[in-house]
Amino acid sequence: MAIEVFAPAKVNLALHVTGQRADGYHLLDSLVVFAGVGDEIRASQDDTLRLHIVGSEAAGLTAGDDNLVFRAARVFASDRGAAITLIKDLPVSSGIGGGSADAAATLKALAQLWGETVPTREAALALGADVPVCLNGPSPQRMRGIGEQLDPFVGLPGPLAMVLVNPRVAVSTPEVFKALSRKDNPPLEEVRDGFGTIPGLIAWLKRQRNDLEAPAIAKVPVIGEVLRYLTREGCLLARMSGSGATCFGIFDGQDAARDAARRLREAHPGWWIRETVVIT
Ligand SMILES: C[C@](O)(CO)[C@H](O)COP(=O)(O)OP(=O)(O)OC[C@H]1O[C@@H](n2ccc(N)nc2=O)[C@H](O)[C@@H]1O
Ligand SMILES: Nc1ncnc2c1ncn2[C@@H]1O[C@H](COP(=O)(O)OP(=O)(O)OP(=O)(O)O)[C@@H](O)[C@H]1O
Repeated sequence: MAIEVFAPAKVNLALHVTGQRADGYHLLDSLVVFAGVGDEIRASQDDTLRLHIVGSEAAGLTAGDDNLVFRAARVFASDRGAAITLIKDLPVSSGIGGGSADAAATLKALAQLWGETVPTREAALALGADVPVCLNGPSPQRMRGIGEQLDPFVGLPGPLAMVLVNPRVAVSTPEVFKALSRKDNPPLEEVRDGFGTIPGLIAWLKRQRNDLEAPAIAKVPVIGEVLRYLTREGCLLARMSGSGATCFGIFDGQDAARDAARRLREAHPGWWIRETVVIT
């Protein structure tokens, strides 16, 4: 029997870079949520470990030894096998944590398949800074440290209708961090009595930032164009996720999101565009 685990897209609703460690990694303060769109991992018993990649974005990566699915499988230090299928819908190197989501989903799927405990947060962090938050998901989380310090972010109002747009330019995460001029930005503003309503959340989000947005736009100017398109479509908030290039727009309801996504697809048939609802 195959184990199926959804690997939802990670979205940084706000991402503040608050410092830098001696080893070069950056300290973050981020509100992370997960979307209703993503990849999927299917795992079943087999003699050897095998990976097959299908789906709309399968052409973006190979099933080589360095695939995060294999790297996650090796965390178990097991000689058991599994036939794994990765259904890839998230563009590679796009700021919505596709590889991290796949790694976390593989850890969960193989733990279930092999009857083992899910590996620790430390083991997940060794696979990538975004893997612990994906392993803890899909509920909203405040992520600090370099990605290992996680707290539940309760009281996020919903349903939050969102459009995700990637202009099909891969962005290198280390290069964007390197281009960031100021590394000691203020943390997220503390939330005192919850947000109450979606307008309350939007007002708070507008006072927060993605500190990686400006350096990413400087390297990949089309990100600015994506944000302008989303804004022109009347979203409540448009912002880049992670190190880009994917941007999100939060819309006033699912109908508005669907209409905006349709018009964006007409204007830019080559872009990756998904309408979704945030998992709360
Ligand atoms: C920017 C975010 O997407 C926000 O959620 C993540 O922090 C990135 O997480 P990720 O892609 O899993 O990152 P990793 O694969 O661990 O690291 C890629 C590279 O990004 C940089 N990096 C990443 C995370 C972090 N907190 N500080 C960093 O400086 C480092 O140069 C690192 O070599
Ligand atoms: N299963 C996988 N899916 C996506 N990328 C993978 C996978 N395995 C390895 N990689 C490699 O990981 C790197 C980052 O890919 P990913 O799609 O996770 O980036 P991202 O969306 O920018 O992530 P983040 O938002 O966490 O920075 C790429 O160089 C890619 O080749």
